[in-house]
Amino acid sequence: MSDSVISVKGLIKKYGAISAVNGISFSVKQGEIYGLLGPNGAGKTTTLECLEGLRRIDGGNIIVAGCNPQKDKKKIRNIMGVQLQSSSLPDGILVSEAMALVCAWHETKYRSDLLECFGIEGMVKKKYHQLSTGQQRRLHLALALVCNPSVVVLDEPTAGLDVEGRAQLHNEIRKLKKQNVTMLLATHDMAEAEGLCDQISIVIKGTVAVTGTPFEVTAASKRDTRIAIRTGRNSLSSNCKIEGATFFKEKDCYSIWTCSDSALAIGALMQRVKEANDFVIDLRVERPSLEESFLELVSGGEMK
Ligand SMILES: Nc1ncnc2c1ncn2[C@@H]1O[C@H](COP(=O)(O)OP(=O)(O)OP(=O)(O)O)[C@@H](O)[C@H]1O
Repeated sequence: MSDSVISVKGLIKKYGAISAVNGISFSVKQGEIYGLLGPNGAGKTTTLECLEGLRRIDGGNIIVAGCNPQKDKKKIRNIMGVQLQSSSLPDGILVSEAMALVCAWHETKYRSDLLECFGIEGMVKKKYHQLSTGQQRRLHLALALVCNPSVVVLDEPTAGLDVEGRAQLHNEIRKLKKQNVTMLLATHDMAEAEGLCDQISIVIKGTVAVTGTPFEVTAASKRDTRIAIRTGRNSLSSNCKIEGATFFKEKDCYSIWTCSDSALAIGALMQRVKEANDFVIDLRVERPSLEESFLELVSGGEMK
């Protein structure tokens, strides 16, 4: 039996002649955070909307916690929390009214505990448009949790937030993970995906281009690992022949080398430093970032 809480197989969604999603498949285990990354128009939001049961699908199948969101709409409503987009609430609605509305929809008591949990209990008499972007995002996350969902869907949860607001929301997402909540998030923020997600898929033109842990995706990049070394006597120069490392450039007192096996390259570089009676001031290993891997894919480059 599959241990996936979310299973998407061969999902197809068209808008007239436009193929927004063209055979996407992925699965998410309980308590995992799964990230969908991709350029504008790749099909991320459409995929989330199909999962939420808001869009009729044209092919494939979706199962969330044993339910088919296309058919079991009432059941899915109590399993899945959806962090709505900022534009989804009317400007003039009070925070208390928004909470009451969502609680009524879920046929549950008013959840002031969630407003407290997200630090917006003092804002119940404020209108939605009077909240800051960060407060709006926290309200949306609180509303998504009204039904104590086992699955939460987040569409660009931290877009437009400042550094502190982003860090706060990331902490809330991590707390949900500790409670074993399964999360699917669409994001443009590579650092967010790298820091939060257990697994990611990069979606391009409605299909999954690459999938894996953020580490696996960056490891598949064509760009080699770089080793930057600063030594006391500058014994490492472009003339040095080092086994397993290729000289790349000098930058800011560092000699930078590329390699595919960092352990081998570092060993050989250290040996050379020792032979030259030199000493190391600093050594940094720079793996390709998720952003570099993403740009490589989006610009049409193949991964390894
Ligand atoms: N309601 C709609 N009617 C027609 N076409 C749509 C509709 N919604 C989305 N599309 C089209 O479907 C494709 C996928 O859009 P979608 O919003 O799913 O992408 P996305 O990856 O979420 O993009 P973004 O990162 O910009 O939010 C795009 O070509 C878009 O123009």
